[in-house]
Amino acid sequence: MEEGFDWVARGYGKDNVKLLYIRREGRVHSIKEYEIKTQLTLNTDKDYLLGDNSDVIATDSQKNTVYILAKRHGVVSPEDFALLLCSHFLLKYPQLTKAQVNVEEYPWQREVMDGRAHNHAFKFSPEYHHTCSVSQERDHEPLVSTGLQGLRLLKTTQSAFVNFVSDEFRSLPDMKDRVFSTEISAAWQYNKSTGVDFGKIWLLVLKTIKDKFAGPAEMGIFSPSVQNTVYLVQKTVLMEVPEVSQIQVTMPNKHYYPVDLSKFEGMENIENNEVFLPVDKPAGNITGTLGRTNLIKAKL
Ligand SMILES: O=c1[nH]c(=O)c2[nH]c(=O)[nH]c2[nH]1
Repeated sequence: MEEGFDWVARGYGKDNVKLLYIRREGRVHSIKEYEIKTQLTLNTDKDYLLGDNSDVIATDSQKNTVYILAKRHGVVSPEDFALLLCSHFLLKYPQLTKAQVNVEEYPWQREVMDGRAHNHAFKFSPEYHHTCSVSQERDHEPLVSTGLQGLRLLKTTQSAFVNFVSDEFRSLPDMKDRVFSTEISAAWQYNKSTGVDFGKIWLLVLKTIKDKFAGPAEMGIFSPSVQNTVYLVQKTVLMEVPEVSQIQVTMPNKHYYPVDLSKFEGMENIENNEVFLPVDKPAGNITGTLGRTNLIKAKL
């Protein structure tokens, strides 16, 4: 490096590599559609400094690698495929110090016709999606993190927010029974990369979020604040999944305020718990990242 300068970060790769993988087991087919980002770091910076490309694995070759490895090894989960790509790049090219692969899975679900799972038709279900990032430095274990994004939920009761700071800035009344709506995202890190059923854990996190937000079908589950619901989700995941070292959960509070109808004739003394105004912006933003101390014993 020339005097007076130092790299803060450096890397190059291909963005938005699109892949559809079809697994054909007789008449039953399964699909995975991914958008993949590769990012490699070389042990020299002569490409940047001198324009010397002799160690450069072209971003076009990185893209081809995605398709060739999909064909050779198949595609099971975003995490397994990203791990495969990282270890392939590091083994094949000694001039690399680091490989990073991000995968975004498209939310296809098997179609159901007359109550029966269809053999080869799928529907796009953009309620939420699965993302992951694997980063591996040479001679180090890969670091795997997974995300769940875009899960929009709403409940009409079993949510309150009371007893918060009362001063000259407060206008919000205590709300003992309010609408709770959010678009949840979660991101968690794994403490290992082998022997992990990433797909099963992703579904377990999804179920935990739904359990702690909605609760049982008849009674629901009471939420005294968004903060408390965030924590309940995080704590449950850490207790049930020993392979997860930390989890971030973000729950924007998408407000629905009762419309004030008291100025209208005949409405003055009528409680209004039916007519609400959805307020897009601003939204509360409630988030936290929970890790574990060594004292916590996982259940599994
Ligand atoms: O659950 C909530 N937490 C807050 O911190 C907050 N702030 C607010 O205005 N409404 C809410 N609701």
